[in-house]
Formats: sequence, C-alpha cells, structure tokens
Amino acid sequence: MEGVTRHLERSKLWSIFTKHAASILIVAFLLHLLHTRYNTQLRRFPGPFLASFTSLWQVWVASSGKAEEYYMEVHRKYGPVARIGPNEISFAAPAAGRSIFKTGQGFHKTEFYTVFLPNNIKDIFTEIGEDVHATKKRYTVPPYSLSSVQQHTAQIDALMVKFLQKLDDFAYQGVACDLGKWLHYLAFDTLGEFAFANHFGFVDAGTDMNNTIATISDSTYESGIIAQMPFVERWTRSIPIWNYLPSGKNKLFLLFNKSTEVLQRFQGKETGEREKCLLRSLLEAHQANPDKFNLNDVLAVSMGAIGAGSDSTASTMNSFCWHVLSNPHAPLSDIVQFHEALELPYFQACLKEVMRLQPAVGMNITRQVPAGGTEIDGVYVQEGTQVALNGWVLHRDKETFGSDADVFNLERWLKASEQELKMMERSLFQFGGGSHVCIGRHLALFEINKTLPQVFRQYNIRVVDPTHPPAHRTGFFYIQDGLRVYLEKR
Ligand code: HEM
Repeated sequence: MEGVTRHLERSKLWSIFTKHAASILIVAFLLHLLHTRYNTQLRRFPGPFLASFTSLWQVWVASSGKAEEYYMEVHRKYGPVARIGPNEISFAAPAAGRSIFKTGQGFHKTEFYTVFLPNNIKDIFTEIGEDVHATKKRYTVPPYSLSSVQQHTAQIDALMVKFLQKLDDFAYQGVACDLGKWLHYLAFDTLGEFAFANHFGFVDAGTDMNNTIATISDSTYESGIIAQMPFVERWTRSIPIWNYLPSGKNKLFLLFNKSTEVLQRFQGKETGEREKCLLRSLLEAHQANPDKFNLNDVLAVSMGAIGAGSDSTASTMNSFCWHVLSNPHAPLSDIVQFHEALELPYFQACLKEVMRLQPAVGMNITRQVPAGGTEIDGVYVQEGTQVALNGWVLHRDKETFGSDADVFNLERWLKASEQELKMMERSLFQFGGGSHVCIGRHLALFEINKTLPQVFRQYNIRVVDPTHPPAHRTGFFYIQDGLRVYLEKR
C-alpha cells in the first residue's frame, strides 16, 4: 500500500514537472544569468548590460568587424575600467597596460588565442602554456633579431625593385592603383623571403594567388569571433563543420605546400647563405633539440609567422599612406634615402602617430590574472579574471597624448618635451608587451622603414577620394580595403 502511494506521488510530481517543464527551464536559465551577473566581484564594474550575462555580446562585437570602435565607445561611456564579459574587464589607461605586460607578473594568455591558425599544432602565438611557449620562443628568437633580419636586405631590395616597376606601370598609364593591395602583396612576398628564402610571387602575379590573402583574412576574422567563446571550438573540434567555413575549404594550401616543400628540400642538406631563413634556423634548432622542438613545431612556427606578420605589416603601411596622404599637414617631401629613415624625425613622427592612432591589432589582447589576484591601475582584480587591453583605446588616453588624442597630429611627437616624449613612447602598445611582445617587430619596422620612404620619394601620390577612408574589417587585425591612389613619377 505504501509503495503504491509513493508511486502515485512520484508520477504526480513527474506530471507537474512535464506540464511546467518550459517554465522551470526558463526560471533556471534566468537564475543562471543572475548568478553570472551578480555572483562575482566584477559586478562593481560598469559596462554594457548584456556583456555581464554572456560572452555573446563579445561575439556580436567581433562579428561586426569593427571591434576597436565598440571598445573605444565602451570606455568613452563607462570610464577607464569596464566589464565587457561575464569574467572579463577592460582597461583604458596605459599604466594598466604597463602593469599587465610587466615581465614576471604571472599574467598569461587566455584560451582566446587557441582557436587561431595554426591551432592543431601550436606556434608561439597560439601556444598559451607559458612554459611550452618559453621553450618554443627560445628556439625562435634568433632569426627575428634585427641583425638577422638585415641579412635579408638583398632579397628584400630585389622585391622592392619589382614592386616599384609595377607601380611605375600605373604611373605611366595614369590609372588609379589600389596601393593598399600592392603593399599587401609586398608584405606577403617579404615574409616568404624571410621565412622560406623564397617569395611567393604575389608581386610578380599582381593578384592574390589561390585567394591566400583573403583566406588568411577570413580565417582571422572567423577565429576572432569563435575566440570569444573558445569552448565552442573545443567541443566541436571533432565535427567537420569548420571545413564548411569560407576559410576552411581552401585551408591555405599555398602556405602549407610552400612550408612543407621547403622543409623537405632543407632536410639533411647543407644550405648556402642565400637560403638562410626562419625555417632553416628552426630546422637547425630542431636538429639540435629534437625532443624539445619537433618538426611540427618547425612547420607551425614558420607558417604562423606568415599569418601574424602579413596582415599586420600591410595594415600599418595602409594606415600610414592614408593618414599622410589625406592630411595636408603631413607631406613627406623631405625624404631622400630610405636607409636614412631612422634618422628622419618627420617620417618617424608620422609613423609613430599612425601606429598610435591605428594600431594594426584592432581586437583586444587578453590575459588571465595570476593566482592570488593583483592590483591593476589602482583596482584590485581577483585571480582568474580575464583582463583586456586594446591599443586603440590605450592610445587615446588624453592624459598621456593630449586633449587631441582622437585625431592625427604628428606634431605631438615633434613638439613634446623630453619627459612627455618618454611617457608617450612608454604608452605605445602597437606591438603588445612583456613575454609575448611581437617577435616580428624588427622585421616589420625594417620593412616599413624601407618601403614607405622609398615609395614617397619616388612618386607624388594623390588619393582618388580623400573624403572616404578605405573600408575595413577587423578580425584580429584591422584590415583595410580600397586605398586607391594616382601615382606620378617624381
Ligand atoms: C606592424 C606589424 C606588426 C604589428 C603591429 C604586430 C603586433 C603584434 C602584437 C600586438 C602582438 C601581441 C599579441 C598579444 O600579446 O596578444 C604580436 C605578437 C606576435 N607577432 Fe606581431 N605584429 C606585427 C608584425 C609581425 C611580424 C612581421 C611577425 C612575423 C614575421 C609577427 C609575429 C608575431 C608573433 C609570432 C607573435 C606572438 C608572440 C608571442 O606570443 O610570444 N608580427 N604582434
């Protein structure tokens, strides 16, 4: 009898549950949202309402292709510290950037990075284990030093000659040229020389071969969206849905073929001076330390260099041309010799101002707060919290850069006192900082300092429509499209 009563009670409960299942699930979901928003120390920070409940807000921001604009707006509205995710806050003051990047503070990369290519074998950009990263970086750093980069001068100069010949064609024909595209081809081929002692042939072809540049850009854009919820990629890694994404179909085979072909050619073979390159140096590191740095690492790091170095350098050169050409106060007629670029104060002021105003990384750089928590820019932050920095935000700090920090004004670099200059330079984060500072910065600056003075010395350049800046889409990098100019040979 007792058993029957219990059975009846259970089936009554079950029928109540099934009748109200939808309502129960909704209430549970609402409780979960409230818990996410309030049951954390981050509740004291202001920020977009939706962002405190779910990372979907950041997914939406990333998919807009204008992440930098959203984050600048967030800080204009909510002040120097803003909550931008259930477990993430963003800082606007350069002092916060300096604390987070300070070596030895224990901040480490978040899972955000793990979804970018190459993600099956980690390179130094996608590797988030600090110890593994430090090992890989030790073997990777030597070919990236300025003196090693300078050893590629002859090959880079040869590329430059071809590049200028192509621009000459536009100048002679008097037709508009998409300078941004050509700078991208040059950046790509330069990386080919640096990484594989063999350029890809983009400048020769004058086209995006195998859609490689577009594929990298699409892939970075998609990864930038997925990176906001990296667990989705982890859960679905074994399902082949990623192959159906635009960047997945083509899978960058030009890049992969080139790196494996060059690797096979180099293996076991002595190479001459002409073939000294990143991949060669990585292979030597592998041969000396086969257990710590394997052949997959060699491939991943060399391919990763192309992904990290092409769009970023092209973006900076694009931004430079746009700002200098559309700004009547920034002519570059003084520039004579490109190898003297470092000694040209006016050119250097333009370059710093461009990297300040439009740093090539448009998305947030994120780090995880170490065990025990820490204070950042006067604010205590609990361990495990994700902290975000965005160059576009940090570089608009009015206390550091002046009340006109939102606009292009290269005079700020020329007129600043020694102390102001020092502070501004310490507050530039276009290459990140700390143990993850951009490894390719010498190469990028070498290329930029050679290319831009050369182009501006050789041509009078006029933007086709100075009222319309090039369109852009931000994946991880801020990528422009449509820098159309007329070139006239000087
Ligand atoms: C103007 C051009 C460039 C800019 C503005 C730039 C910017 C950056 C930034 C901001 C970071 C730090 C990202 C973070 O901490 O989340 C970074 C890291 C990195 N960059 Fe660059 N980059 C440029 C060129 C290059 C080039 C030419 C290469 C390679 C050939 C390269 C390879 C890398 C790699 C591998 C990392 C990861 C470093 C690490 O985590 O230890 N970059 N870059």
